[in-house]
Amino acid sequence: MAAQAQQETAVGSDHDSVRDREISVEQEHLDRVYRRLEEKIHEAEFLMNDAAKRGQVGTPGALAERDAQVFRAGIHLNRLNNEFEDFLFGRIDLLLGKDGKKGPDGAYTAVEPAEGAVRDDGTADIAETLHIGRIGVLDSEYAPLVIDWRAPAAAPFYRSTPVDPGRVVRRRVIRSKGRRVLGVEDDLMRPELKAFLDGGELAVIGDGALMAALGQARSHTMRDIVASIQAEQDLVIRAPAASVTYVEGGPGTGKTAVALHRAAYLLYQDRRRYSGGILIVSPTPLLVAYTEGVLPSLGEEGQVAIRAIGSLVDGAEATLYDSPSTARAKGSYRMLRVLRKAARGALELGPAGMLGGADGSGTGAGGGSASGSGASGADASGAGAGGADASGTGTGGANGTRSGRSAGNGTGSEMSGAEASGTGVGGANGTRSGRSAGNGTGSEMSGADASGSEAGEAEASGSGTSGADASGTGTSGAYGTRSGRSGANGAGAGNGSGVGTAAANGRGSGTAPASSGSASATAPTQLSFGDDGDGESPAAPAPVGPPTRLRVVAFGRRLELEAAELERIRRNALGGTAPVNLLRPRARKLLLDALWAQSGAATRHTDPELAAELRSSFDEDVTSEDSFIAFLDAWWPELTPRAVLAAMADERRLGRWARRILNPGEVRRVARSLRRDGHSVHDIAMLDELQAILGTPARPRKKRELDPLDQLTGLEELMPVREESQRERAERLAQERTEYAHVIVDEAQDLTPMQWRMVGRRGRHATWTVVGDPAQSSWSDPDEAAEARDEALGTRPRRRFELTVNYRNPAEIAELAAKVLALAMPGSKAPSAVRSTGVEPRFTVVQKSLGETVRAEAARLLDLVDGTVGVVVAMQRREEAARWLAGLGERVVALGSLEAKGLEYDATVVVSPAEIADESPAGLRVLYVALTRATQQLTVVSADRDQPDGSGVPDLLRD
Ligand SMILES: Nc1ncnc2c1ncn2[C@@H]1O[C@H](COP(=O)(O)OP(=O)(O)OP(=O)(O)O)[C@@H](O)[C@H]1O
Repeated sequence: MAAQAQQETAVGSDHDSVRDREISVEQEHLDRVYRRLEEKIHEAEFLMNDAAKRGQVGTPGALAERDAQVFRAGIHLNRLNNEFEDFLFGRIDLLLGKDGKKGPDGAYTAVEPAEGAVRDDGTADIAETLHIGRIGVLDSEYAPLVIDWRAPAAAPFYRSTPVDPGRVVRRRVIRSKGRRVLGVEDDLMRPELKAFLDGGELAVIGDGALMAALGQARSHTMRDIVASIQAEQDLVIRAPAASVTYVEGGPGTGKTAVALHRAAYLLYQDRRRYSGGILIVSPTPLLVAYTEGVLPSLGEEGQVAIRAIGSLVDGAEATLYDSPSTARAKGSYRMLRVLRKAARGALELGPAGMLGGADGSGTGAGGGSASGSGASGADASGAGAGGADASGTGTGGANGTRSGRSAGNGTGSEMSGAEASGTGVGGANGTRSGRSAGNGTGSEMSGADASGSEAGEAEASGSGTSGADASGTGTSGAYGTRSGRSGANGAGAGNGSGVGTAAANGRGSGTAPASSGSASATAPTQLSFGDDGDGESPAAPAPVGPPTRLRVVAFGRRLELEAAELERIRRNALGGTAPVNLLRPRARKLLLDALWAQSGAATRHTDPELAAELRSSFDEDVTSEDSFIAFLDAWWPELTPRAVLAAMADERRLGRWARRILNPGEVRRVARSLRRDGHSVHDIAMLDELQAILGTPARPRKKRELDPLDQLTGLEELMPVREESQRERAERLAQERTEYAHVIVDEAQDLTPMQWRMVGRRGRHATWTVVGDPAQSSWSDPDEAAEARDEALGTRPRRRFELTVNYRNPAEIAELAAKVLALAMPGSKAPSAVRSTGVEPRFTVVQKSLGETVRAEAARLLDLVDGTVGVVVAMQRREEAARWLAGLGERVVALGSLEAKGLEYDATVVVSPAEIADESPAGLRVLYVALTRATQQLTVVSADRDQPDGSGVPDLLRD
């Protein structure tokens, strides 16, 4: 480790006056830096004004130049203003180097001292002094006033140790606020030397910056460690970005801090290369919130996205937890095979909306509206030049589609499945209501009505040039068809089946106002952690099949494909592993082939050219038929990941798809968990996998709309809007970004195989930094996860690093945690704590009630520390624990054991170690995490199951 040579004494006659003198030396330097910064700000402002003037010229060339200048100057100004707070924090005093070469930052590049830099009598002169800050500043002669912390010349500030000091004699951390220097802390790297600076002996002040930083009270946000990065950490931060940088280290060794500083370093090193974005994957939203201020404090924003593993899929957010056994099934590789089967199997269930959720869309020149609601699924769409209405409600599934020129209505309401569609130039109505399945279609040039209502099955269709009515009612089956040139009525009613035909005359037309589609859905209640385990599942939604018959009229003939033929075509189209949604054109082609074969037209021409022409007009004829379009939509719907996931909520169905992959208990638990309202982190990885399995069909590109701002020339008009649109564009690009140039995975030990696949897709061409600690893994099968990690990282070579020093926990707490480590991962080495506080962990047992005891302990710690207190409980207790602490203020928080990952507090209360350890197969490792969160004080509260001894020490923490 970077052992600090902490010189506790000040060299000089009076300790305070030496300190004051050293502070005033640094103040003088800071004043010079500020004067220079002010000059730079004026320059930046001048650039902005100049750019504004050029903008008024209005030629395209001047506009482009102005935009570039405004952009550059804006960034510059913004950075300067931002960096004004505490941006100068370090200084190194160096011996003369081996050669006299200078780098681009104006500093000498030699790492080792020149021969003779140290005289035989052990004295030496300081040949170079460098100040280190958050950005680099040169004076007007291009000499370095401040070196950027990421520049090569700053490396000795972090790398130098008493064992390997290089040229550094003294390393100083400067504390300042705004323009005022508050203090200095020195570490002497060559304590054996008597060094002179400008003729005077080098002064050494304070205990060293590291200790000062570690002793500070914690808030709810992480601080950067830029002033006290240690040598072994610096090696990781500055490791070349090739391939994979792999970092392991115990709790508190600075893995998260190092990962964040590395992101800033990489951007500094090669901004162009990382314009592709850096993604930092964090285990929880709490850790994202805790860490997200660090990069801006290092002067980096915009190009780095910090996202929780449950927020990687746009439009979805993990809000629920799975029980450990459900998580194990969902996160393992086995789930991949289940999802592949589900994606193909879901096609057979009919339109996507039937599978769960609700979809509604309405389009039309005149108007269209659509609504769908259902416990398990509803789909409704309306399209029309005039107006179209479609609504579907159902427990199982309901579908209503309408398309027409002037007006149309389609409704379906069903216990298990109903379909209603109407198409017409004039107007068409299709209504269906029934107990198990029904179809109602109306297709008309001017008006058609079709309705069927049935306990068993009903079908009604009406078609005519002018108007047609068809209705069928019956207990088990009824059939009513109407077709005619003008108008027709047909009804069939009966117990078994009824068929009626008629023909009549009529005419209809309609117009409707424009409106857009809407959809709403209600879903079952949410279950919390552990509740998705055993017990009765809520009623499973009944499956609804896709259409089982295709009927079209082409070349004057009625053609029909029956269920068996359709099934054969589907199987044929699904062959191979191509994404399901991309196979629709292939399925469509196979349908047309089958219809073409049935039409007998193939034999009409022997001339290949004429035959091809005939075939293409046949295809055109069929594919322009509304009934064909509607059929294809229902028979090969575009599947969404959410729809397939919702389909898996049906236990019977999931059982089919997971046969011989998941056991019945797992099927029950997974299906049950998927019926909750919301997603877990594991569901998010499943959604992402499904997106890859299903694919996204190519959509016709939207025409770029003309931007009226392109025509403007005056900067006054342009600036605010321009800036806004630039930012918007950057945000949009960041949102649309699905792949990154560098991916950093924090707490990598926790990623499940399915999560590794999800993260892997975001860094297929990236370089990687992976930081983690196997001893803190909450995933039950670390070997399987390691395999998945290796697959995600591919064959890229790994550079491995180990961090060995615990900067968070005092030795007293680290020692206690090491006992659990020995149980959780026998043989693994705990990191060594860098400091000790002399305060032993406190043990207590439940007094009146668990809640009251914990509350009293938390209140006690709040009195003892200035910063935060964390109360860590088993996951199933976290809501209860929040109630125990009500009213104690913002400095204290209740956390489930899994939520505590990566966080830290001044003091912690760990509640019932046995309960935490018993909660999952990885429980001991989770307990190890819980015990290593405190920077100052730890209290352990034991309940009965902890079997505390006479001093309150629980069984798990005894020697
Ligand atoms: N060089 C340093 N100077 C000052 N503070 C440091 C240094 N290194 C680490 N720390 C502090 O130590 C604490 C632990 O760091 P961090 O959270 O990055 O560790 P970690 O290895 O990610 O821990 P865990 O595995 O438990 O999540 C933080 O408060 C961090 O600021």
